[in-house]
Amino acid sequence: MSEQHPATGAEDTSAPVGASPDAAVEPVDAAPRRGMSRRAVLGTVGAAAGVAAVGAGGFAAGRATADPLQRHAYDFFGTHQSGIVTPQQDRLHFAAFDLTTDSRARVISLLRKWTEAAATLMTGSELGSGAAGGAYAAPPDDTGEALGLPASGLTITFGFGPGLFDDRFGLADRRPAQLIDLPKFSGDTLDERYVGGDLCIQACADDPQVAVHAIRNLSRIAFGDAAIRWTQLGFGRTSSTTRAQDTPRNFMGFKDGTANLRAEDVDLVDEHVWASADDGEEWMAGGSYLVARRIRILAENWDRTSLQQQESDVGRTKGSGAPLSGGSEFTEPDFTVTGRDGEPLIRPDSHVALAHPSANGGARMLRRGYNFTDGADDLGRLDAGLFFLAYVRDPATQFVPIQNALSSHDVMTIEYLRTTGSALFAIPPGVPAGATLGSDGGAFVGEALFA
Ligand SMILES: C=CC1=C(C)c2cc3[nH]c(cc4nc(cc5[nH]c(cc1n2)c(C)c5CCC(=O)O)C(CCC(=O)O)=C4C)c(C)c3C=C
Ligand SMILES: [Fe+2]
Repeated sequence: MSEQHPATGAEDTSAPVGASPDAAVEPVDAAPRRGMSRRAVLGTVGAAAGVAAVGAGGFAAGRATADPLQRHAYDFFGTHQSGIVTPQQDRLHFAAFDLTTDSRARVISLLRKWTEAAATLMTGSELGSGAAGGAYAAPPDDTGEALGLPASGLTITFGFGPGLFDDRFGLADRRPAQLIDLPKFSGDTLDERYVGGDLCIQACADDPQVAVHAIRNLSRIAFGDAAIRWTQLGFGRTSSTTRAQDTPRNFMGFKDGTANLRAEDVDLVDEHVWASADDGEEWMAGGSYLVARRIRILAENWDRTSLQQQESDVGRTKGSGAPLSGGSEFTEPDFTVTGRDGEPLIRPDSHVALAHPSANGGARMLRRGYNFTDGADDLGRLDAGLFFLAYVRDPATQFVPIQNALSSHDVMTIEYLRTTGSALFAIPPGVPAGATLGSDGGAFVGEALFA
């Protein structure tokens, strides 16, 4: 049963472990640990500085980043996986994997090991016997670069790509209709190095080393069964997923995420984000679909564009993020307001006008993207932009039409953006609280798919 958080009204579906709403600011020794705390191992923290556990479903919204020591830990367990409505962390390491095994049993075994490891990592504990505590003659169970670091709000979210449903694993008839093959959109300049994947892992944290450590160790566990196909690092969030968080800025310098769906919008999140058994595949109930698009921003061109043109292309002011129709950041845009010349103050071909629910049959999405920068191209231009991540209940109706409109009419998209990567994943529901984990028959993410 889910509960409502008394302060935010957010649905607490992830069964916080002994946590009060203040848990993230007043650390409690709450989470039943799997493995040894990485900080306790070094003797750097005493009992008073144990890891605070907070539910990932928006619980203790916004407080997750308030703890300068980043000791907060989200609960792995819940109706939904963590890392979706969890207050968005500042850092990302995302990885898409190819399955290299043809064995269904090996896939199940991998998901069991991944699930157990993720639950351990999210508490800020070392894997197995740790980085320096195992047999001297064997490689350590944990690679060690997070030793001494706290949980740092780590969330780990697993996804299944179309390849899991090909003819290798006997799952073809369980593929959800919502897991479509994304079409090629007008203007896409996809680089095969950033496309697709049979599985994915989104690791978010407030410390990049913790997010990278998670992906590295999970990929190490997958050795022989799955191999990394592509990855993306994100250095700063471009959305907020709770009302308590400030709106961050994207690489174009604009506030991004103002009109995003948030954890507190429980009814809207139910309607637009969480899959239901009525959607066709019962095993997906409580899950979602993740659209991942690596979008390069042609910064050199954008930076030579006047402020007036930039604002007009976006449909909002650069300073406050208010819609050009007036008001302040969170004022609803009014597309009917015209200027002295009789033209709409928010241009119909601006980004906001084209992406707004009123232009898309009411479609909404929960955006969870990150700024990225990956060096430079042959011409000395930054390969930087926005790694667009969005969670939706049905990509065909909530993403494809909006992307088509942006690709065809959005001046900002056409002039300044180049999409170089693209993938879609089914995100199974969470592992229920109280489930027993372990490589020997334990519960695992996506278990109902294999039942
Ligand atoms: C297909 C969906 C979208 C893609 C791809 C996308 C890329 C993209 N967006 C920005 C910057 C901003 N987007 C803003 C709002 C906004 N964008 C989308 C969808 C996509 N964006 C939606 C649904 C919305 C909300 C529209 C609304 O309801 O008003 C904004 C305004 C602030 C905000 O509400 O977040 C900015 C700025 C970039 C830079 C980008 C790709 C690089
Ligand atoms: Fe946008």
